[in-house]
Amino acid sequence: MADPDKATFEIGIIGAGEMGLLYAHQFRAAGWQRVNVCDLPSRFEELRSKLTGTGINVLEDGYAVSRRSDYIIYSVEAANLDKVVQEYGRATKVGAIVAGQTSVKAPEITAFEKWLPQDVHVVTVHSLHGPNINPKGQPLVVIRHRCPDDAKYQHALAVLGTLQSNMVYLTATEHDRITADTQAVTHLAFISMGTAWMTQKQYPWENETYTGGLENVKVNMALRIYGNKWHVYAGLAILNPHARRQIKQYVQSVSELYKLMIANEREAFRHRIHKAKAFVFDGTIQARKPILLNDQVMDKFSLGNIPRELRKPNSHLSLLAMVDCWYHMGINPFDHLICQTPPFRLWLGIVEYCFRNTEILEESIEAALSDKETHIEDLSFYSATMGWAQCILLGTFDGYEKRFNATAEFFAPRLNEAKRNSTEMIRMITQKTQTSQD
Ligand SMILES: NC(=O)C1=CN([C@@H]2O[C@H](COP(=O)(O)OP(=O)(O)OC[C@H]3O[C@@H](n4cnc5c(N)ncnc54)[C@H](OP(=O)(O)O)[C@@H]3O)[C@@H](O)[C@H]2O)C=CC1
Ligand SMILES: O=C(O)C(=O)Cc1ccc(O)cc1
Repeated sequence: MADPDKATFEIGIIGAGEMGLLYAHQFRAAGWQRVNVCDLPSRFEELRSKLTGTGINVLEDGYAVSRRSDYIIYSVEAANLDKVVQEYGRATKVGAIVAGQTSVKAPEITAFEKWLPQDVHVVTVHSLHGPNINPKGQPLVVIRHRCPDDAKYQHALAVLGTLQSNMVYLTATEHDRITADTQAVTHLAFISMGTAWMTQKQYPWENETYTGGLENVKVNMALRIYGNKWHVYAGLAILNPHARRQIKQYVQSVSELYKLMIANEREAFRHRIHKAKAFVFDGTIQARKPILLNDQVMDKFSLGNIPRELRKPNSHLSLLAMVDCWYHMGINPFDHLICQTPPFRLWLGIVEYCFRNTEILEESIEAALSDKETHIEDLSFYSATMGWAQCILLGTFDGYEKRFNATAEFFAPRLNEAKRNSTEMIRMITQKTQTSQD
């Protein structure tokens, strides 16, 4: 089957935000001559001058892009997608292929089914990385939702292939089920840590408890998320129908473990942790290659300068609850590495690090049961998790934005540094661990 002609096949991108522009530049660099983009009509002139000389064709609006493009990718906020497809979908060129870049596929597929003409194909996508990362070698989910024509499907793959990502072929439901874990719950844990520090008016790099390699990963990744756009995280958590069950289980795990901690139910607590550990790690660790985070690498990325010797033990309630949650949901997180994002890889990496190392796990169980200061710290994490889960489960975008921005503001002076730190940490850790995993 012949690939489409790069001189005449037109690629369209509706939404020239960070991801839309990443794709537009990548496609142009790969030799596609006609890459049409638009943002809101009010941004036309600004976008045109910004993209002067890039070879990217800036059009007035989504009608103009839809009418002439052969593969159209909607790259707008998840909460806006339905409205945007309702507006421009009917202008889609006969026989074109349509995709969305949103991080959650159930509402996207519903919008496409509702608003696109029947003669239009749907081969949708999700790049599992942010806009500042080279797509080469990163996972790219491809969903052949409605594309009976093999030639059309090959056209879509030929375009996507130029991103040089690792294509992962899934259904929309499989995508949402896996990303409920790799994204929605992973982010819930990190944003709750951030909010817990914010409500205590405490910068973690000034506190002995958050000292040392494992803690550097928590701090940098939490701040990395707060340095990004709130709508990305709100959309994928609130709109993913599969996320609700797992979010409920995660907060239940946090809550039940916390109650056992403060009631000093030593045997019940220990038994629960070890049962979950046996399920997630001891049964599967041989079959699944471990991530094996490296102490030296993690230690490099501190935002503070408290010496390691002053480190205080931490219960790592967030990590203990994650394993408890996976156990109760019957999830093997290593299976989900096919849809890994950088935060998920590092999250699974620190959970594994804590659970595979008997000394660290014992230290955290002991801190959880016996240390009053740890109970005070964990009360903040517990409350933050409850608050975030309630906001997500109620589906309040407005509340999400306010909560997110309040914490982001508290960390504002260090967000850029944390972004640089976490990007470098991801680069080094991926380099060191990729060969053992993939
Ligand atoms: N950022 C990330 O790391 C990733 C994001 N995604 C997903 O990709 C999508 C885009 O994210 P991202 O690029 O980061 O977000 P941005 O906010 O940077 O981009 C979205 C763009 O869409 C524009 N837009 C909104 N409505 C319309 C419309 N009617 N016509 C044309 N353009 C419109 C927005 O304009 P305005 O700002 O003026 O409203 C904005 O420029 C989201 O669904 C996100 O979940 C997926 C993978 C990674
Ligand atoms: O690099 C990071 O921190 C990310 O996780 C970026 C990201 C955000 C949203 C997605 O749907 C996919 C990737």
